[in-house]
Amino acid sequence: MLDGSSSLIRSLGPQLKEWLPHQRWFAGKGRPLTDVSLVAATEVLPYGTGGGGAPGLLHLLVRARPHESGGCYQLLLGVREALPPELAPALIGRPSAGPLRGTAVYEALRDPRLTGLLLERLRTPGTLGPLRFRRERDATLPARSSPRLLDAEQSNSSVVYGNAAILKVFRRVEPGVNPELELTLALSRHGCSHVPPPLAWFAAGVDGGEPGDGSRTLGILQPYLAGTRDGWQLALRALAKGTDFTPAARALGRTTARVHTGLAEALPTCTLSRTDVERTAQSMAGRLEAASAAVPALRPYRTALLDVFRALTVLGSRRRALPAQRVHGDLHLGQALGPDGDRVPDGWTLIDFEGEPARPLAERRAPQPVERDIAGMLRSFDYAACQAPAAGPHSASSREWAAANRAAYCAGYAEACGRDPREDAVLLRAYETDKAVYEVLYEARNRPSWLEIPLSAIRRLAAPPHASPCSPPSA
Ligand SMILES: Nc1ncnc2c1ncn2[C@@H]1O[C@H](COP(=O)(O)OP(=O)(O)O)[C@@H](O)[C@H]1O
Ligand SMILES: O=P(O)(O)O[C@H]1O[C@H](CO)[C@@H](O[C@H]2O[C@H](CO)[C@@H](O)[C@H](O)[C@H]2O)[C@H](O)[C@H]1O
Repeated sequence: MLDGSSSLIRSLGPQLKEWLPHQRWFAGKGRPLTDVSLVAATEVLPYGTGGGGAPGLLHLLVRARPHESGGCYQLLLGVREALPPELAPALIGRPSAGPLRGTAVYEALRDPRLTGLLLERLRTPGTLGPLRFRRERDATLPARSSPRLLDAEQSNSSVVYGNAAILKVFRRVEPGVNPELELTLALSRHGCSHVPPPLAWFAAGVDGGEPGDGSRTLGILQPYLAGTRDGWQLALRALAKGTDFTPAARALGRTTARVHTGLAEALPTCTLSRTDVERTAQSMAGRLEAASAAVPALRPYRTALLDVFRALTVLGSRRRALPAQRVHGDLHLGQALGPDGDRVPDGWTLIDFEGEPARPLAERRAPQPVERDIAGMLRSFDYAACQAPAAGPHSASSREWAAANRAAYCAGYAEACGRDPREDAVLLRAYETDKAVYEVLYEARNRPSWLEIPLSAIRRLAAPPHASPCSPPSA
């Protein structure tokens, strides 16, 4: 532990407690933060060494109580005597004691001088205290050019370097390799072109070079795909212009299948036993009970939805084994990048393989049926359909748009891997229901005016199976 870091946390603690809950990536909103304690501190650039008002850069891992027990948050703090006007909004506070007393401590990712320095560290692999900087063999890293912090609504923070590369800095870090690094590295080394290949990464801990279980993944540098937009924006644009999105949905189905095939070839797979399937169904039912307790609008459908999960248990007891493999874990239209324009993409690029950040790492890294991802994307078509001009969740045109694009996506999936996901209707329905239940809770907490979108899906999923909006496999 660095001299002075503990005193920095002590004297800056009240200001950090004030600042943390206002960050988009802070997960524990709503409950007061009682304590911020230091897990590790590294001086990446000691304050005062550069001379002439040069900033210092501190890397911290902190635990925020009562929210994080095993996990912690990654903070990159800049230190300057005074902040130039453009950095004024980045100020966190001024320590009242210790070696940094009176200096301005601020969010370093907003300072191009410091994010430029991070890129330089990634260019030269090595260690710095507990930090390990690694670079993929033969990877070309961009020149140090105009870094900017992305302003997206994100679970993490990303810095773009001159439209050439993007560095994602993970905010909640747990012991173990982050699936985003693990999966994109495995896929790109396997020759899959549908993910941005990691160019370099950094971690904290005992990692010997390859990402391993002894370290916490802290950040990944990947090529920046300039001239792309995410699938959510492209679908909404097609809806607004009245253009047909089904060719793009079909291509997205093909991409998903290719990524799944790549993951199954590059990483271990397994089969789920009857007990595993029963446990999965029980977890789904547990999440439904928790969501019903929190959102009264879900309660009338509880019994019918429990039947959907029961059908999964029955399926598990009838089929000898269900194939499982590593999956994306949080797939929706916002996680697919395609060309910005009206051109139908030949292939999409999938991003953000972290899985649902709120789930424990071990659960996110466990092999699962591919239906988990497929269901996530199917839900997304429902969501997009509800944004159609003058459309509501109940309007016929919105339902038709969703059904056509869901069917095109499944058809594209079947085209690329020979297996139509609609054939596994019970499995798909259970995963879609689980996702819709999650969304009910998510919308109730974050966007109450959107609650009706997942609720309309809940009504459909609670109705007898013939009400499914996916056309039969022959469509
Ligand atoms: N390789 C990339 N090229 C271009 N844009 C990207 C790339 N990776 C991410 N983005 C953009 O950054 C945003 C946030 O990335 P994402 O991986 O979803 O972060 P988070 O995990 O913080 O949600 C995405 O919505 C996308 O617009
Ligand atoms: O941003 P994350 O990837 O962490 O995901 C969370 O936010 C998503 C919304 O931004 C939310 O996705 C839901 O809304 C999307 C449209 O905004 C839709 O495309 C998705 O299908 C729907 O699930 C996601 O559930 C939540 O975890």
